[in-house]
Amino acid sequence: TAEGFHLRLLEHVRKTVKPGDASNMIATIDNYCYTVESGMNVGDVKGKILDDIVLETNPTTVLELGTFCGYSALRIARNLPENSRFFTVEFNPEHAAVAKEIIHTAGMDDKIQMLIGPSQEMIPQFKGMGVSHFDLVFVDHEKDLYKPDVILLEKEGLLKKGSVIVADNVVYPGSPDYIDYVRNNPKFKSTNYMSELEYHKDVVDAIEKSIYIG
Ligand SMILES: O=c1[nH]cnc2c(O)cc(-c3ccc(F)cc3)cc12
Ligand SMILES: [Mg+2]
Repeated sequence: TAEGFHLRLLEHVRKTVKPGDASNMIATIDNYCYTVESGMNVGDVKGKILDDIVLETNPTTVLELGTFCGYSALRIARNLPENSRFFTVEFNPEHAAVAKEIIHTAGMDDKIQMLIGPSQEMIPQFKGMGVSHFDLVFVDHEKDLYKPDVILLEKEGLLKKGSVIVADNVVYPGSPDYIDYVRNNPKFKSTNYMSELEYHKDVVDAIEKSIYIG
């Protein structure tokens, strides 16, 4: 069952990866998910879309909502400029513990700051941590929190003209209230990138990119 996936993945990683190599860690996780059991990482196909958006945005301050095992945190951190700040928020302490070890083994500790707690409680703390705004936000946590968390980010003044919101799973499992909100909001310019559910070629999913125009 999916229950315990993170622990089985960590055991596999401990036995197989080359320490200090983020790309090898990413490839190892994808291989496990294709050959042993799939986990809810964004995966290699949607991951490439995320990579391209990060590279085109060239963000210096980034937020990820939903760390899980740290896979997308590594994909994002791998493409950030030197002087950037990257925060990832995870509410499940067991998942966070696995992500911490995976990020450490990949040698990316100094690029990624993980916060453990509910996103609705963590978001209001960023101004106090010296964050003026986020250039890019990757939303990949609980689908019912997509809309309230983006609303909270704007309320907290953490979005600036040009800030990019990248949302995973807008088709499967889907976040219909978020899609309806962001596509009908004149403050956002949205683009849909049709793709497939991670590790499942036969299932449609998509990534939505929404640029905040304020
Ligand atoms: O809960 C999720 N959070 C973030 N990303 C997810 C994601 O990419 C996939 C899934 C998921 C995958 C297969 C399935 F049969 C049911 C749900 C869940 C999440
Ligand atoms: Mg996802």
